Amino acid sequence: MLAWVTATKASIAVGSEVWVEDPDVAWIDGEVLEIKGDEIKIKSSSGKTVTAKVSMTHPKDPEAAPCGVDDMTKLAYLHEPGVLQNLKSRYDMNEIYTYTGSILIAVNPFRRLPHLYDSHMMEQYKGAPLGELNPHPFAVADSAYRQMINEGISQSILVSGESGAGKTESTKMLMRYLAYMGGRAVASEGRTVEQQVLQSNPVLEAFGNAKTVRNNNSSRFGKFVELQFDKSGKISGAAIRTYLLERSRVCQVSDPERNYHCFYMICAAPPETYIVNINEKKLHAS
Ligand SMILES: Nc1ncnc2c1ncn2[C@@H]1O[C@H](COP(=O)(O)OP(=O)(O)OP(=O)(O)O)[C@@H](O)[C@H]1O
Repeated sequence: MLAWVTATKASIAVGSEVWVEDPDVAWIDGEVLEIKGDEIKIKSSSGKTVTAKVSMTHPKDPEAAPCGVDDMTKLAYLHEPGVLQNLKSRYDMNEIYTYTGSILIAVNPFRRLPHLYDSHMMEQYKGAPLGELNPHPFAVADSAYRQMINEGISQSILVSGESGAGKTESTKMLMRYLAYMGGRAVASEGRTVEQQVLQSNPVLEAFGNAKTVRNNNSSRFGKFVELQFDKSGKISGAAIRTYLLERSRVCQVSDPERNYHCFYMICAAPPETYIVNINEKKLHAS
């Protein structure tokens, strides 16, 4: 950390381009006009003159590609404004995925992008080394699948981020790809394991997801999804463990948030639906 601060200060001089923290838009860029002690005067790209502490500024790469880079380890400066600028440049071109080495960063597009997830895309990522094609959750899933087959050891994919960032959607993409790779063409009886795994999502979401101020479909529980594969790489079983369900939501919901989806589904369902279901339950119980 200390070494990095020293390097940052050393690369800031009059005439160089810098990023300076801004309370409204997080970071603004500009050219250094003057440095006096630990104070720096900058002419921002919007024409404003700003004074800031040297410690609050970061050098800007004047040669950074305007369309960004697909792997942020290629950036000259891997600091917050550099990373955010790169993600923004890509997002403006509808590129929502970016690598940082083998980590995939997803920026929520808040709109459907079906062309990114169709079966043609899955076919393209099959066996392609990580980094060869555009950053994508399918590439991460493919890499995990290949390593499991080649090395014969279990693999994990960790999906993390703040509420509404897109973890649930990304996890569904990963599961869809793994089900595609490890799927069996014909079910031995009824539905295949991968069909059952994918079809469990709406059920889990009905009982564990609710509308919050940040996300209309917020998961109010943690989930550990385990897909088991046989020696030939086909899915042989699956287990989903859930934990830390926000139970207080059942009896206490603050406006404008809502209770779990299942309650609204029951109210919206036509009466014959739940009569049939209740009868089915009685049949199983007897
Ligand atoms: N890749 C995507 N394509 C299209 N829409 C997306 C994508 N990722 C997220 N979204 C949208 O953003 C919403 C929130 O995403 P998601 O539920 O995955 O967030 P989350 O990180 O799981 O949040 P929480 O922690 O609250 O459960 C989704 O319901 C969807 O509308």
